[in-house]
Amino acid sequence: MTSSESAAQTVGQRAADTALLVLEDGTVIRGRAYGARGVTFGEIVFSTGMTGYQETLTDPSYHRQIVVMTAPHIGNTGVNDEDPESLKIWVAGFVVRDRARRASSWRSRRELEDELAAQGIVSISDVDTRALTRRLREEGVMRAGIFSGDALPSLPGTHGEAELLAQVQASPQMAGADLAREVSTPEPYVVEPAGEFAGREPLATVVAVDLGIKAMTPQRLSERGVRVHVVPSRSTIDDLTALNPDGVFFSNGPGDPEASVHEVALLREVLDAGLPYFGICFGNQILGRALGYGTYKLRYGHRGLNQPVKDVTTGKVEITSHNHGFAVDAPIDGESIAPHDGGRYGRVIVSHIGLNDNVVEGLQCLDIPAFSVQYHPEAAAGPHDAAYLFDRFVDLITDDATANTQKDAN
Ligand SMILES: NC(=O)CC[C@H](N)C(=O)O
Repeated sequence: MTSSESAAQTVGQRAADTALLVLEDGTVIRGRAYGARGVTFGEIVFSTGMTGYQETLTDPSYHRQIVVMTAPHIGNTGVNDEDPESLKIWVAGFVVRDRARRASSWRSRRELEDELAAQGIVSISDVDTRALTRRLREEGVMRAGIFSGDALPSLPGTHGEAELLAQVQASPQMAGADLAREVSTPEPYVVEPAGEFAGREPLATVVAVDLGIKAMTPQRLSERGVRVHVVPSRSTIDDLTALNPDGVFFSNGPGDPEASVHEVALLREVLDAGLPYFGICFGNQILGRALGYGTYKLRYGHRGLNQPVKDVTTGKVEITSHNHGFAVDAPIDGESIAPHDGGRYGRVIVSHIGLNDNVVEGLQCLDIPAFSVQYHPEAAAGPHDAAYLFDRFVDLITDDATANTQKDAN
């Protein structure tokens, strides 16, 4: 090979390796193709978690979102078989600063880049993720597209970019998206008591409605002696009561809670049946809506592992794991009467408040056995400060429900 041939090849390889990240506001960022080549669209959001990229990638709540990691070096510990939160990667695309050149961990089975490619996740590296995050923080999250390989524009320069921007601007919005059904399990399954409770009679039975459930959630209940029936999001109240549950749980999940008409109606039937209820994240927003409060879209949301939250019932501050772009609109000072149907569900307090921005992070009903949090006590990834919430739920479904609601309220 002559030196000019090898130079041409290097240039060709470099060109073939280009990826473009195009934001809805017209920003175009050039980086290197990472993972699969092609095109993807989604709402671009940032996560500040310094660890846990595998849990992030496999969290079904990220369905239709392109995730930017603010941690600058991604892939260092490769991909293992223990940390996934579901059976596949759900993010629509992945944006990183530096990709690890080689994974190093005793648990690693594969390189992250190979995994992204194998699962068809179009991604981009060598992006100034600090500048990008600042832009999203100021302007708010927006639609974006990642383009590489054959999806790069046929025309050079700004003409080509305009073509890509038009595609981004034609892609679906997150506001109004009803997505739980796209990620929910098609069939019910059971998670039996585990750990010290393995093989024993369950202390209680919970039906968990899967709106995009993370694997760690039923596990946190099963390790407390609970049998968990995980059921599809489209289940009816009869499907739930047929399992004779002591309590009902609604999981985290993707999309806009305002579009979750079926889930809100189902939860009202659960509350009307007097079944104790616990919800996480999407499950908090569904409770908020079932009680008659509104939900709204945050400018850039909360995604990361070190968000301070105050439990107003104990005064304690917890450091918690978050992933939400919407929030419940309920009064944060003192009790209010749940607005739905003339106050039929009684009094409610906002039990948890985000200390960065006073966003509602938890709801506690005072007259019915129902509570929920907007953040992630299952902590995968993240700190375990909020694990007590699973104990509260198990107490609620194993003791006298009314006594417990009163106890939590005091
Ligand atoms: N993790 C979740 O359950 C997210 C809930 C909802 N999709 C939001 O973005 O706010």
